[in-house]
Amino acid sequence: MNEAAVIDVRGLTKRFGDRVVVNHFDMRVPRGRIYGFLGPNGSGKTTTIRMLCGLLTPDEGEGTCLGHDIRKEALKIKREVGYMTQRFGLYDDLSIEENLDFVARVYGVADRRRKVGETLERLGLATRREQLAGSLSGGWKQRLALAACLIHAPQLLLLDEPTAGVDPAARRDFWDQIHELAAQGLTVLVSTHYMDEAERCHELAYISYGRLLTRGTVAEVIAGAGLVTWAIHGAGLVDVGHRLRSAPGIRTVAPFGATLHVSADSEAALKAATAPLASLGQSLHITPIEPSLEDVFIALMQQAQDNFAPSPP
Ligand SMILES: Nc1ncnc2c1ncn2[C@@H]1O[C@H](COP(=O)(O)OP(=O)(O)OP(=O)(O)O)[C@@H](O)[C@H]1O
Repeated sequence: MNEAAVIDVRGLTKRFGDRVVVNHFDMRVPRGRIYGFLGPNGSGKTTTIRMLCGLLTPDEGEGTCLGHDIRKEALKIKREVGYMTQRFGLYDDLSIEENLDFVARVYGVADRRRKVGETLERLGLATRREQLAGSLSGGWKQRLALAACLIHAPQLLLLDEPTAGVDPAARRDFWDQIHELAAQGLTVLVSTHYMDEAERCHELAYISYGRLLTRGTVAEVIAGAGLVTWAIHGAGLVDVGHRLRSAPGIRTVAPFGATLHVSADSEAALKAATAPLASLGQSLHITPIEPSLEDVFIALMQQAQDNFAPSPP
């Protein structure tokens, strides 16, 4: 028997005017999982997150978040969820400690002072407790925002691009922290545009134009895409890239440092597309490689239908 899911929603749909922004989306996230939510800008990730925590009512669809009905029990959901928005939502004129104290008051946290002190220690903020939030660097602001999300001991964290603009060391600390929290039973849904972060999730969902394109572990997502990828090394790769982009059957072409990744649905398509390169007279080395998550997502994105485009007659 399956353990009850922390997020269990079916058919979520949201329209703004005549635009379908989230289109019959299903999601099931078990407790203690880190679930990555990916997709191009404007694909409906934030809108979905807002429906999950009761901030927006879906036009269609149903389900539960932490066992509460997303349509009828928004207040209960909000009390048990930590939601970190893209803007962090901090008060610049308050210190780190005052920000946490304020959030703890809003949630009516019992034994507030002790809880604020513990959270400052846990997130490594204690030595800076008196510093104004407005004077913190991006990485420290993010750490404070995470602390503010955790102060009322939520069961679920909804993190909307939490590491945008944060340096790699701070991002690594952040992800270590997220894994520790998940190991303690917290469930995390995190939207990101960073592939290295996607690889740190237990499971991923990729949406485009509000529609789910793929989901699964990193290995499942890569295998499920059925891409065959070659790495091409050599001179004149910009020209090679131009030629391959217009070749039939080629799904993606992307430079990675001194190599070019070329992906297609089959080896035959790659062979056919690369055969004419011999006439360039350049020495090119071709090595079959495992497609990266980025190769797969770019291929998916290009395949996705734009549901905002007019329907064919
Ligand atoms: N309140 C609203 N009214 C009208 N349109 C909206 C509203 N909120 C979002 N949208 C539109 O819905 C679409 C999806 O937006 P959403 O913010 O959910 O995407 P996203 O995947 O989170 O994007 P990003 O990666 O850029 O944060 C966008 O085209 C956006 O302009």
